[in-house]
Amino acid sequence: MRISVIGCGYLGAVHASAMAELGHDVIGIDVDEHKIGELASGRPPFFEPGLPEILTSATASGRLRFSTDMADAADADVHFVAVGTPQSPDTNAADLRFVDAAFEALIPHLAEGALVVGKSTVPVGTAARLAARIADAAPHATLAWNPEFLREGFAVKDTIEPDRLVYGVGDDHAASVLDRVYHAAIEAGTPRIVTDYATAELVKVAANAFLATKISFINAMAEIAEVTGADVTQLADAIGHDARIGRRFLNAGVGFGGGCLPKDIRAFAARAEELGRGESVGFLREIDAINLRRRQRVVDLAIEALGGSVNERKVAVLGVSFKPDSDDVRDSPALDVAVQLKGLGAHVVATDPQGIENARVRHPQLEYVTSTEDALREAELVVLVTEWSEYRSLDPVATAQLVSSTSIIDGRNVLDPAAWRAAGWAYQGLGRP
Ligand SMILES: NC(=O)C1=CN([C@@H]2O[C@H](COP(=O)(O)OP(=O)(O)OC[C@H]3O[C@@H](n4cnc5c(N)ncnc54)[C@H](O)[C@@H]3O)[C@@H](O)[C@H]2O)C=CC1
Ligand SMILES: O=C(O)[C@H]1O[C@H](OP(=O)(O)OP(=O)(O)OC[C@H]2O[C@@H](n3ccc(=O)[nH]c3=O)[C@H](O)[C@@H]2O)[C@H](O)[C@@H](O)[C@@H]1O
Repeated sequence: MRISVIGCGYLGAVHASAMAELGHDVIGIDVDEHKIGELASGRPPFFEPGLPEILTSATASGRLRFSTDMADAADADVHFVAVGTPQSPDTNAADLRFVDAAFEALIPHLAEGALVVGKSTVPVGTAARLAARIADAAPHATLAWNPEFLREGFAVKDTIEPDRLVYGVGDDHAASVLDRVYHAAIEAGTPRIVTDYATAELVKVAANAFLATKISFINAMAEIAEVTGADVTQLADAIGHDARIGRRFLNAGVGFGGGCLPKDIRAFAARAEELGRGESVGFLREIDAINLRRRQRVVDLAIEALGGSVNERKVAVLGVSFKPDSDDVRDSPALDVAVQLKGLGAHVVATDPQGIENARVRHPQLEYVTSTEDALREAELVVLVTEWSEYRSLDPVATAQLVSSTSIIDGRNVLDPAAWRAAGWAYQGLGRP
């Protein structure tokens, strides 16, 4: 099929490349000329495992092209809209200006029978509003909403082998077109839920709200564990054996961040307020508050570990991206901790295998080094805040040779406390003795 993907960021660039990998003829459109230039040359503008390979093969085959000109999307049968929906600074609601601009730019180019498919995460009610706009301005086209559930770091696999497909549609035809787009996944038996617009929009924010709730739940248990001497990692293992609960997303630590969970729960709460049902998801504010308290807890532990003040003390911060295998620093707990420590006068040296460039743009005041060894050298405190595999596998004995004081805060509970203590370290996890 001929497909356009409008918005080529973390979601859209992967979606466009994966659709081409599946054999479709794809054009990616973005307003960012630099990004389009990079993508057209086969270079991903961000780090995502597996993306370089499929981007290179698809651009070389001619099945994947990129443009900043919406007119180049005019002959597509299906247009995916994957532009950003960031948090509005004042209200916490989703800022829909990019979605609206993309639709307005696309509408004049819609061919007879074209299907427009919303992928961006939007407040419930948006699709119905945009469907009405299309019915008015381009009645020969139709709208579907097909939320995306990919995780950064696994985005290629999640797109090619999704665990479910959700179609919010106004008619059966839209569903059959989407079945053709996703024929490989459908043939592989991927569950598919065909529903109305409002349910599809809500599925997306409900899924992220549930995941955020699961993380904040275990972090709340970590807070209780901290004052009782209990071990939250063992607690998670024990309750996780109950199949109704499950062990995944029960890793206590510095909490969730990124371009989605934090903004999506805030936008959901804001939308519920607009709908007069703020109390129904009022707990999401508590989920957010628990999450942000974890960042503060790491900062407080750092102050404690350094005897009451971090001022002018060298702190090695391991990790700036919001999770491993990603260079994304949007609302990163790791970067937030680094910035707070710097604000308190610490000499922060931050490192990350992929996130430094993005972090430097946002927080040029921090000192960044590319080598873990350089970050650790002469550090008076080590703070592990993003669990990249190279930090998880640090050898406590060798690491002790580099630092000036053997004190570590394991903000992701990924190190073996016994091994680190045996090597002479003052080890502090989050909610584990
Ligand atoms: N990043 C992720 O893992 C996932 C993101 N989502 C949702 O997907 C949407 C996009 O997220 P990201 O890709 O992370 O954001 P992003 O900020 O990385 O990418 C958005 C892209 O849209 C482009 N854009 C803005 N206005 C445009 C316009 N009028 N025409 C064409 N392009 C335009 C921007 O230049 C940018 O490249 C958001 O709603 C997000 O919540 C959903 C699932 C996963
Ligand atoms: O809407 C989105 O954009 C996406 O948001 C999340 O994906 P992502 O943000 O890429 O990453 P996650 O793996 O969900 O991790 C989010 C944050 O939670 C943290 N986390 C995760 C799991 C856990 O047990 N504990 C924990 O603190 C991670 O460190 C990270 O900061 C969802 O998992 C995706 O399904 C969804 O499509």
